[in-house]
Amino acid sequence: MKTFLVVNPRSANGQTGKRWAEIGAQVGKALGDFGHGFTQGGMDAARIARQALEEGYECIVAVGGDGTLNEVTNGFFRDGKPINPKAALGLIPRGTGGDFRRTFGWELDLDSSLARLRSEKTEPFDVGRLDFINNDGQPETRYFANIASFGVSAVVAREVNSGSKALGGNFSFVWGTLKGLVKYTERKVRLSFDGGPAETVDITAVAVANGRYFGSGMFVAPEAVTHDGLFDVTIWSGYGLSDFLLKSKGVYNGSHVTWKGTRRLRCRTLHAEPAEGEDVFLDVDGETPGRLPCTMTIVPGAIRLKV
Ligand SMILES: Nc1ncnc2c1ncn2[C@@H]1O[C@H](COP(=O)(O)OP(=O)(O)OP(=O)(O)O)[C@@H](O)[C@H]1O
Repeated sequence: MKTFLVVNPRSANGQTGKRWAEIGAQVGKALGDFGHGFTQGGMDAARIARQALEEGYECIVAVGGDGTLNEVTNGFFRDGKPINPKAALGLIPRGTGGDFRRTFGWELDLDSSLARLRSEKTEPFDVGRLDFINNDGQPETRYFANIASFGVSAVVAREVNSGSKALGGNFSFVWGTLKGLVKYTERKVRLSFDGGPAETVDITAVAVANGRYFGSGMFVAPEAVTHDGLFDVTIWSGYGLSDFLLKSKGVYNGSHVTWKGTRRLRCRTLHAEPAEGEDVFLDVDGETPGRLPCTMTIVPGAIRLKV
């Protein structure tokens, strides 16, 4: 398989760029010839991945964090269609958050990533399609690999992305969550699943999950599977700062699913809009590109994942 690496030199707090000579040499030893490109800013990874696919590369590897993986996933599509449905997506995880890799139990070490890339093994991978209102107020379509959510999670993501991740993913997310919960007030949204009637729900957050983790290790959708053609939706209602301070363990070990304020369901599409005119922001694989109203649609087995 002709392999191309899309490298975010700023991921892992800039360590990926600083250590590239060493990383690139090890990749070459393991895979032989490969192409690569460095990202320079927002959505550059999507552009580079798209171009590599159109040039005939068959395996595109994101070298970076969940944000880079999200952008590379977007690069697999042009005008709503996969560029090459047989092409494979790989990951060399280099991020601070690292939520995508947790679903698969992948470690951060380069050797195990290279073993995955060397092997022929792939599996079908569902992708989420999100139609939403972007930060410029315009309708936009974006794909997601892991989890899209709205409510307090997006306020937290804004806190984390505007602050420093230098203290480590986990600490910056815990700090961001505390700050986010102080700022956030419960939102009323109208939700409709698989085209059914809309229901009005008070939400702390709604996570629409392909993978299982967000927020640097929060086990929000413990039973999500990335090749079942379904979203696992987790709706959190009525939670506040005191819940996070007193019971956050349950959010990290998955036992929150038994709590009174947690509801779960599966669907193929979800439509969400604010019920009261307030902004409800989106978190899409850790990035914050816009707000509701939105429609999320699963694209079953859209690409193949190197596992
Ligand atoms: N050369 C660059 N300079 C500055 N920012 C960049 C550059 N290339 C990509 N980016 C930005 O980096 C972000 C993605 O970072 P990425 O997810 O790879 O790493 P991370 O933040 O360390 O990890 P995680 O998302 O897992 O916490 C995107 O917002 C993208 O716009």
